[in-house]
Amino acid sequence: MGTVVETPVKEADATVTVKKPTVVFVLGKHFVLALSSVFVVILSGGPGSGKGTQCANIVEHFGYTHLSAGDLLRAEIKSGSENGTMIQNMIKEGKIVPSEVTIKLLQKAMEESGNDKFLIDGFPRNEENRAAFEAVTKIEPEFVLFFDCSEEEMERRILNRNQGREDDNVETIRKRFKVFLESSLPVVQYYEAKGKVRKIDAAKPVAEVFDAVKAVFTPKDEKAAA
Ligand SMILES: Nc1ncnc2c1ncn2[C@@H]1O[C@H](COP(=O)(O)OP(=O)(O)O)[C@@H](O)[C@H]1O
Ligand SMILES: Nc1ccn([C@@H]2O[C@H](COP(=O)(O)OP(=O)(O)O)[C@@H](O)[C@H]2O)c(=O)n1
Repeated sequence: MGTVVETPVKEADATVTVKKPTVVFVLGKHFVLALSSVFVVILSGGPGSGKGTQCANIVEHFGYTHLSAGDLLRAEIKSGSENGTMIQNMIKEGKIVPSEVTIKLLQKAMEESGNDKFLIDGFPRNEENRAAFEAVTKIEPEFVLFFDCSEEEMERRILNRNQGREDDNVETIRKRFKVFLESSLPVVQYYEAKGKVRKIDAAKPVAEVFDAVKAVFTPKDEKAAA
């Protein structure tokens, strides 16, 4: 479903036209254009490692749109969608929802945002998520921010989170840790092999974690000038 758009490009004094391939894919009844040209950063890390907390800081400082796969799935349950019960059962068990469902929600949110810079938080969660997302959207993340934190600290944080989440109980937390180790870490290793992982010590206080995050997002020339 590829198409070609003609994009005028100013080169020296002459205006030339280049043919630029643009990916078009169908999402429900909508046509989604050129998602392959967006700038995507992935946030990975265990449950409770502080991804959502730091996303709020990054959005405020760097103008990204935050897309939390978990939040999108929870909103889908609330909306009364036909997939709602299936999603709810998977989340209660700490299991990973089929990629097709999550990718549609991410695509829709990207399209509706009007932005071209995205923080994708909590996705891809397994190899199926990663491969399906890349196949459908043709998006390669610029880099992956990996939040490194001990299970002990993550469990403590989740049990204090108080957001009324059905999966924030000891039994489900343990299942989520297991899924993280077995399914999500291999995705981080995949990106590591491509030199795309930026590891952050997420066990530190929020402000210190954000200092480390900022250093990753700040261009090298700005760091040198500071
Ligand atoms: N660096 C930190 N130190 C202590 N508590 C934190 C830190 N970062 C986040 N938290 C708290 O821990 C809980 C989990 O953080 P959250 O951002 O929801 O994690 P995640 O999105 O990775 O599941 C929240 O209650 C949050 O306020
Ligand atoms: N890509 C994703 C992300 C989340 N989820 C589901 O949503 C749950 C909560 O994810 P989340 O990212 O909001 O939770 P935390 O890891 O931030 O605590 C996961 O345990 C999965 O059941 C999923 O199925 N697929």
